[in-house]
Amino acid sequence: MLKVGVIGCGGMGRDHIDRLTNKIQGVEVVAVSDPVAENAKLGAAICNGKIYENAIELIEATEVEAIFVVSPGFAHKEPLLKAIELGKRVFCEKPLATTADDCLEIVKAEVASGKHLIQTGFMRRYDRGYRQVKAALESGEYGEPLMLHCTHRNPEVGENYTTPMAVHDTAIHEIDVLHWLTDDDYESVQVLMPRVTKYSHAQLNDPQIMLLRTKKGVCIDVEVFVNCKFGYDIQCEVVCEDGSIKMAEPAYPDVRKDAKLATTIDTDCFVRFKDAYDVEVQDWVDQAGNGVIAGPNAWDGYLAAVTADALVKAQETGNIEPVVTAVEMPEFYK
Ligand SMILES: NC(=O)C1=CN([C@@H]2O[C@H](COP(=O)(O)OP(=O)(O)OC[C@H]3O[C@@H](n4cnc5c(N)ncnc54)[C@H](O)[C@@H]3O)[C@@H](O)[C@H]2O)C=CC1
Ligand SMILES: O=C1[C@@H](O)[C@H](O)[C@@H](O)[C@H](O)[C@H]1O
Repeated sequence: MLKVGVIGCGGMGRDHIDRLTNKIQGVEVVAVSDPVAENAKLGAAICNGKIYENAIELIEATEVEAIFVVSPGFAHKEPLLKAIELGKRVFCEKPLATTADDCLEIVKAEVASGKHLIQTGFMRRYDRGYRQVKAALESGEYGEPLMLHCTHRNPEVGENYTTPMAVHDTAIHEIDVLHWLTDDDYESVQVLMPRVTKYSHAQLNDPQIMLLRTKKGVCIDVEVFVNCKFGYDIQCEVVCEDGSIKMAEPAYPDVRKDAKLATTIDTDCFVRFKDAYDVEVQDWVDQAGNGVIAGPNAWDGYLAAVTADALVKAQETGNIEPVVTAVEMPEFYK
């Protein structure tokens, strides 16, 4: 049994504690930590774990063998560096950290430790729909990808959600999954700002259209619309030389009533990606004994952050901005 400590017991933290406690095999949550005592209590109640007031104390606790970091992105770096120092395996929710510089510091610390310790929570790589699209692309039957049309729509966000968060918090998923899907790297990005919805607020330009160009010349458009009102709607179509592959929608029955034909659209990521989170976390646990990170690693977290920083710059300038890493991918990750 892998003994895990969870840092951050908010919405996603409690979702993961429940998953680790009630669904995933070979793991138990023995400790939790959250600066908001009420959240720590709610988290501990799910798993019967010990509450630590401080995240660092939790990481240092001898009974804690591995760590889940589910605090807000700005608070990820410190626990990650401590876990690396102590050689403890980590599952870190996205983003790895909020700036490329911080991510690089984490990458360098992991490389220096000589151990593969960190998985970044880009769960879409484990989603059945994206995996089907990747398998179709890899079959070669459709030729090379040329264009991708994607949407990332949330029903609504709070007043604390700002324009850059459309990148760091939301499009960060597309940034990771689309480069994995196309097996390509980003060259440049641009952001178009359409008319703002009446449901937005002063700190948020919503919707946004993010354009990414890969090194092989694939052009990607991602509509990020976080107050779309009608549901949680994730779409991805890859247009190739010999055909087009559109990701399957989650399957719900078609219902006929009152002269109308309807189906269900999910309303949040916890439902839309439930299976992906389960598969992702089981994989992280299963690989623990092998000392391997089979999913997205710290380098993937860094690459995503570099691209995110370029997109945030593009939001401000309106220009096409280059995506440039400060270092080449270390041998350690090849
Ligand atoms: N993969 C995915 O689809 C999703 C990932 N996330 C990620 O999960 C993480 C947490 O997000 P949510 O649970 O939605 O946020 P939240 O705001 O609901 O919860 C965050 C929790 O962390 C606690 N916290 C704040 N500072 C802390 C610190 N320094 N150390 C420990 N805990 C601290 C807060 O008190 C709160 O209980 C973020 O990194 C977010 O991006 C969130 C939702 C979906
Ligand atoms: O990661 C997530 C949230 O943090 C983010 O706020 C949402 O926009 C994303 O759809 C969700 O997957």
